[in-house]
Amino acid sequence: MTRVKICGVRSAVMAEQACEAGVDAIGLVFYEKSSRAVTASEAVEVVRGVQALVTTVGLFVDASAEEVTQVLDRCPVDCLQFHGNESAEFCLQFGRPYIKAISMRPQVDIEALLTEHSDARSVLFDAWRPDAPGGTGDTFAWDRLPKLRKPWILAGGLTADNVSKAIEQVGPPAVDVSGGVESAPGIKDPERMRAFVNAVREADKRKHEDAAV
Ligand SMILES: O=C(O)c1ccccc1NCC(=O)[C@H](O)[C@H](O)COP(=O)(O)O
Repeated sequence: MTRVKICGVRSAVMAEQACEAGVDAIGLVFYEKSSRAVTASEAVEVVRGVQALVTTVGLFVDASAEEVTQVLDRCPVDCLQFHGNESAEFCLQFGRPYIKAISMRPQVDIEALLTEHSDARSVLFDAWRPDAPGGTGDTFAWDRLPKLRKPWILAGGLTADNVSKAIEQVGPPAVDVSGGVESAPGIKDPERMRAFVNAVREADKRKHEDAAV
């Protein structure tokens, strides 16, 4: 079953709606330049809306260790996601499982990043844009994805309309979406979240049925 993470959840109500839609994880963006940014105290409120067994992920972009620690002191999320140029040593110092985002820039050395971040719990492949580190709504060419043994996450421009194709073509263990389930920048839409999760579940079902034939 493809796991679903919805990133950029900004309120307890959005978190409840995401959980009702059936997500496996929600992401909290601790990057002040984002329209989805939350402070540590807002994040505490968001997490109150999260159902038990749904993973909370705190996302940072080249933050200092002090900034990450201050957030964790207030809001102890289950997992960290690093979306900048953080080294493995930096990511590991917080003693939490972490996801390393790899932006699919033209000349990216995926192998080198995978080797450096071999202790990451998962890697997330995202579209690249020179002016924004993530959450752009852009897709990238999925045939650039490496074959991986460890669980990985597909992100970048996913929507209820294209996620089935992604599951069919590249079979990601997990998918991550942000803009594709919003009605306006930073506003998650309950209908779009439900439609996205349903599209993932339907694609999984079709895959399972096809495998059984
Ligand atoms: O969401 C943001 O605003 C953001 C800002 C800076 C770095 C990362 C950010 N989001 C990270 C995510 O995991 C997004 O879900 C991922 O980039 C996909 O976003 P989208 O293409 O909008 O679905």
